[in-house]
Amino acid sequence: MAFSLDVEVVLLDIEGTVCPISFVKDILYPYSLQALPSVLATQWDSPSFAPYRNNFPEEHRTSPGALSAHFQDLVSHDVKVSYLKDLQGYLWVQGYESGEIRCPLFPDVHPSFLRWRSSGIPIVIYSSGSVAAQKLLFQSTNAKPDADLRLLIGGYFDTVNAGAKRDPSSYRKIAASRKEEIGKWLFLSDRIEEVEAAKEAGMQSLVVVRDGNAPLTEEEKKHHELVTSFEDIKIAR
Ligand SMILES: CSCCC(=O)C(=O)COP(=O)(O)O
Ligand SMILES: [Mg+2]
Repeated sequence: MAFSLDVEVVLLDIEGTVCPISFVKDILYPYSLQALPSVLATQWDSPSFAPYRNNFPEEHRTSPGALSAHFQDLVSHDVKVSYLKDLQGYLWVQGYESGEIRCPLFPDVHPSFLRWRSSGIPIVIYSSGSVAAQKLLFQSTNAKPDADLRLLIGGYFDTVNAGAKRDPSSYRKIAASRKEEIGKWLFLSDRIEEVEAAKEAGMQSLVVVRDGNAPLTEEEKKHHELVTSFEDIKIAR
């Protein structure tokens, strides 16, 4: 289905919206699990690692082993707490910098970013992944000729600087960061609860349907507008 929307800012989720969930679950999460042991062994008391360590609850940072066990438990349950997300962002730096990790954007994402930007529409990101991790991801994508999309992005929000993604107040806070009124924001996400929170806050919002996303119930399909490609979103200004 195609949409023609009166929108002035596009706000985007990441996982399941601009890239496959499998990239996060099968590439990023395993990379962080594999990178952690040597960081714990060599950097436990280093000034670069200590802030990430100190973000963990006290009972889970009594030793490298305790932190490692908690980290593995959180990752295996895909818990999106900010202290885990911050540390994952730190662990992914080496993977992106070496070229081992590169984000496979869905094919409609980069062309739509270019189209929206050429119409003067700002693109803002809101993900459970930390802002630092979001910047790494958009710096190293499969886009051609330039894999670094950061120049196309006007802002980054996570659960630290905006709040929980299922809480309407987070969307109000994000909207207040710019001059455009909240009703002119379009939020795109694979998660129904996030779309509902954005709508409750006053944003326009569509559910993004991609291969590999969690299936929607018939009820959810009936109550929400679904989009399978950003190419189907025409922005009328
Ligand atoms: C941008 S960091 C990699 C993705 C990630 O860790 C994550 O939790 C993504 O969650 P989202 O809110 O973008 O669905
Ligand atoms: Mg998502």
